[in-house]
Amino acid sequence: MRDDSSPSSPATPRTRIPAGAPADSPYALQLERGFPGLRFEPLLEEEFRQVFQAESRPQIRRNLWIALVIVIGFSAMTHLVLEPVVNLLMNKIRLVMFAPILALGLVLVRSGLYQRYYPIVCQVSAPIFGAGVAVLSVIAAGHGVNLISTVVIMTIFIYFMLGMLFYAALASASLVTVSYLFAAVIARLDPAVIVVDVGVLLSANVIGAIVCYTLERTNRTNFLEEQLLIETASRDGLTGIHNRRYFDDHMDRIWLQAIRDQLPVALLLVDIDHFKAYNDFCGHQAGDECLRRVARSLTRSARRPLDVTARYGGEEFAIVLYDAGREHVEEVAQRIQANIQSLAIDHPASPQGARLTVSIGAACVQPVAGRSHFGFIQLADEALYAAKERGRNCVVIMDKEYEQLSTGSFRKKPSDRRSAG
Ligand SMILES: Nc1nc2c(ncn2[C@@H]2O[C@H](COP(=O)(O)OP(=O)(O)OP(=O)(O)O)[C@@H](O)[C@H]2O)c(=O)[nH]1
Repeated sequence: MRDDSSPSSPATPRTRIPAGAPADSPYALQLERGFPGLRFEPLLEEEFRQVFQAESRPQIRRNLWIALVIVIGFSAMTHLVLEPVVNLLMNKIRLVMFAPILALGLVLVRSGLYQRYYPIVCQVSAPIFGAGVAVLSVIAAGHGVNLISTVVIMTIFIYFMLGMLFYAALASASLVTVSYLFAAVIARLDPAVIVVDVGVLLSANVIGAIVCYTLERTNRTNFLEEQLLIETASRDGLTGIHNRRYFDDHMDRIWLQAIRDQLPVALLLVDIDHFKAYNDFCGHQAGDECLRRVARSLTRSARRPLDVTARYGGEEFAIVLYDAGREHVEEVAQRIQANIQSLAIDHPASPQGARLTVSIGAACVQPVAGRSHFGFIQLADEALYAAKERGRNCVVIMDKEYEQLSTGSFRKKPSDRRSAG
């Protein structure tokens, strides 16, 4: 946990890290380190981009419709002010360049491919669309109509309306300015007009880039702070491992995932033996330290990517293992006991020996649709109760009993219990 007593923290509140936030949280570390280049460390960057993109989706969809209305509006306007032959040429460009890009954007933003492909498609198509706008503006300028405002609108659109991150927007909008310059020189527009127009576009780029950078910084800070708050709320204040709330949410998710993937899940409930006696003899502070050490040891015992260790309540811990058969559960349970033993915590008040021990009850099942995880948790609890009944410092694993288990008939059938320890 974060040490708020550090002398520099109250005087220099550079970041808004909540009290009690886990010090090892990647969000807290990134907030402390800062991100002047608008880039997080790789895993966080990936997460931020996904969240940002998902959150921008409704606005992007709305903005693409707005783009369509603007394109139609300007077509109507040029239809009124330009000769038909010039307008026909412009309409061809609109049809070939704008219509497919807008249609692609609108389809993509609605489809399941959005999350994966939108940034790439946008990065490629935004400058092409912008170049089209620049070419139209140059054609119109050749016929005495100044449409540089459309290129400015396009520049602003790229910075703020397409859900692009700063560097992508900067590159795309700069390409639009370069396209305009290129088209204007080829079309031999009046140099004075070119200079003024490019000046206008560069100003739009500077303003757009500054505001876009500031917005992205704010977005990134908000993201880190929100994730940190969520993480803080899901950690146990004493031990720093996941808390009961996180365990409940995780169990909901993993149960459904296991049904979909048709894979077994296991739950190990680990309870410290005679902890009341330990507390009474050694004091509550020593009890707290003991809980911390046991929690650290448990997280070291189950380290596969989807393994979750949580404080289930008091001196009881829960470990959820995904895709774990009985053999793996036995292996993890033995590792837990060996690791606890190697902690060598003195327990002078234990009726069983001089060292602290744990009892483990485990359930190992293949989740099926139509059955909730409550029975699964009950089975692990039954197994833990059986381990305590067997004299503690042992492991009881239940799996087949799941078939006969009826939720609510807790501890009614001790004869059904099978020991593995
Ligand atoms: N120090 C400390 N003690 C806690 C905490 N939470 C629960 N406890 C203590 O854990 C003890 C649990 O006692 P019991 O439920 O009787 O279990 P036990 O003594 O371990 O007995 P068995 O589980 O049957 O072996 C109680 O004395 C609680 O006060 C905590 O956060 N800190």
